[in-house]
Amino acid sequence: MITFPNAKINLGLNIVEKRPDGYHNLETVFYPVPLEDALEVNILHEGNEKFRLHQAGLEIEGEVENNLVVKAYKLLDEKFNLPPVDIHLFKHIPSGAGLGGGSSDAAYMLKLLNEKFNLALTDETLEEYAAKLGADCAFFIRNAPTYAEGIGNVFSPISLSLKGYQIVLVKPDIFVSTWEAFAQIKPHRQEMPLKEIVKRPVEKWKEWMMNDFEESVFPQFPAIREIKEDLYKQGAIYASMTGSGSSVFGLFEPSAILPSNTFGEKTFIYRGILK
Ligand SMILES: C[C@](O)(CO)[C@H](O)COP(=O)(O)OP(=O)(O)OC[C@H]1O[C@@H](n2ccc(N)nc2=O)[C@H](O)[C@@H]1O
Ligand SMILES: Nc1ncnc2c1ncn2[C@@H]1O[C@H](COP(=O)(O)OP(=O)(O)OP(=O)(O)O)[C@@H](O)[C@H]1O
Repeated sequence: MITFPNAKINLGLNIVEKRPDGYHNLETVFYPVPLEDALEVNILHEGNEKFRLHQAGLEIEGEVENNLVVKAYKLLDEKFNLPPVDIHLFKHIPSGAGLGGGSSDAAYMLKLLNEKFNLALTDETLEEYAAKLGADCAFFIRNAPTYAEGIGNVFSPISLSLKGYQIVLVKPDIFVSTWEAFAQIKPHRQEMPLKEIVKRPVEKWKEWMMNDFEESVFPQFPAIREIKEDLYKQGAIYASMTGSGSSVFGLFEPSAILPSNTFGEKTFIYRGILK
């Protein structure tokens, strides 16, 4: 069985308060982006391991045991004693980029195992499992534009469609630690609630829709700020860093001619159309 975990961007990202457990409550809108990994799982008929992981495409640091698709398998295996599996993961989504790549792989692994082994788990149950794997994972279970609060796993519906808009995603060769980015943040409530901002035309978002991480990440990595400024210069109607970085996205009108520049070597660029 094969599935294609997609990335996400954050439309607005407001860190509102620090929680007693050390995490932060935030407000954001998650929006899926059709930049995808590939994940294939088959039953392992030989050897005596519970799983094998074959990985290709972009490099991921860390041990196999810490790969989020393995963590997702183990989470369900503990409860359902699953058959041994042979996992093939092709990474196309840059890791540690604010695009939720690892989180998406984990959520899609849960959905794939649920279907493959007829576990009959509901979306709500899958979201609970996903939240154990990372703050960003639960979104990918339903994978539809949604307003998120809490640590990023308390959802409420929004009527927002960017279907047909073009997106340019630029990930410079810079690693931003999510943990460090949160540690440097000063939680505060935005003047205008994000739920109100997203109701306005996209052309109006620039003055109101903020990613709070930019304030601390841009001074450390001016190159990330420059990418955002370049995207505006080249006609983006809205541009922002996503997640805790380092990726920056620009939204362009459906009819716009997208910029073709490379933003420097070792930079990952994706151009696509939102659904
Ligand atoms: C910044 C976002 O990308 C917005 O979508 C996400 O909240 C980050 O989600 P994520 O990468 O899945 O984060 P996790 O791997 O769960 O947590 C990494 C670290 O970020 C911090 N963290 C994460 C999420 C959150 N709501 N508050 C936090 O303080 C914690 O120190 C945590 O140890
Ligand atoms: N399958 C995987 N794909 C990508 N990263 C993985 C995976 N499994 C574990 N990781 C680890 O997770 C971290 C990155 O996870 P992920 O890609 O979700 O973060 P991100 O791109 O920063 O997105 P966000 O911060 O928005 O959640 C890296 O430290 C990486 O080593």
